[in-house]
Amino acid sequence: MSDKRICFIGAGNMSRSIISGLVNSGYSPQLIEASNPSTGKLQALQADFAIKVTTDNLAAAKAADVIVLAVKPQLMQQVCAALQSLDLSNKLLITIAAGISAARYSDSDYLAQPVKLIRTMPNTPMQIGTGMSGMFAPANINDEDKAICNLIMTSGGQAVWVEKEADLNLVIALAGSSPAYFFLFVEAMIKAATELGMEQQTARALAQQAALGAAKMLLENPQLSPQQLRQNVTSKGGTTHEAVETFIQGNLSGLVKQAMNNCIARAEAMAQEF
Ligand SMILES: NC(=O)C1=CN([C@@H]2O[C@H](COP(=O)(O)OP(=O)(O)OC[C@H]3O[C@@H](n4cnc5c(N)ncnc54)[C@H](OP(=O)(O)O)[C@@H]3O)[C@@H](O)[C@H]2O)C=CC1
Ligand SMILES: O=C(O)[C@@H]1CCC=N1
Repeated sequence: MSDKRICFIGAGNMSRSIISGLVNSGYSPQLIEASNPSTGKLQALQADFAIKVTTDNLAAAKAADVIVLAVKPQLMQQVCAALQSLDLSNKLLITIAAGISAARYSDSDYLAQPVKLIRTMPNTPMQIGTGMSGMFAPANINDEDKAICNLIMTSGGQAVWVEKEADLNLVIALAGSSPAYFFLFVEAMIKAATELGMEQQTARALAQQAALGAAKMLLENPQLSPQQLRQNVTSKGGTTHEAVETFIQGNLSGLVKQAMNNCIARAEAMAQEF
């Protein structure tokens, strides 16, 4: 385990997920600090994980070897600008923000100095150890920095390195944002079932267990394609065929492609905005 001091600037949902993974995997809470303007989330983090907390971003960043930037993209510029007085040359920065390029962080309105910064894209299932993250390291990042980033991002699940920064936008569409797609699908199933007369709680229990079962079938049968697994459910002339045909007639795959393209386009637009 590393002895690097890690600070999180922004103590929201994603920081909590990553901190939870780190502490649960044995990282010393004494080496972790979270900084946030309001204190409620800090108190909860301190109570749950015994980490250090502060409302002073500058002090937290100054004391850290690794700084995880975890505020909303809209706030990133002002948060970085307030850290300009620090010498960041010996620190590793990790950003989890969507849609802000790695190069942008060195600009005069951001950190205003060359930095060692790794861009990552986690997802909310990190909270329960089943996260999936993408990571992009620019050319100035060494193996030791990559190793600590990998340790942080795999503490709550899996992580992959991407070769090109543009691929991070595909990671957003496939893994960062996609838990919401699955939740939307389950939402729609529960809504349909309740409209057909089933009690909400029962409908949720049925839909979520089917989702879990389908996810585990994918994981535990790497030799079978998703298409084959689908076909194994679909009896000739049976019920599944009717349901699946309905999705195909409604162009589900075209809709999914459009949704992912729109997700990527938004990430690209954010890169211009921020
Ligand atoms: N949610 C997701 O699924 C994913 C999110 N991301 C990225 O993670 C980042 C954070 O998202 P998420 O955790 O969901 O957002 P949250 O809103 O949950 O967390 C952001 C935190 O930043 C805090 N904050 C606001 N201003 C400052 C400041 N000046 N200094 C320090 N902290 C500040 C907020 O505090 P307060 O509430 O007190 O204002 C809040 O606790 C975003 O950039 C997003 O793109 C990446 C992958 C997945
Ligand atoms: O919606 C967003 O912008 C963030 C990034 C991926 C998931 N949530």
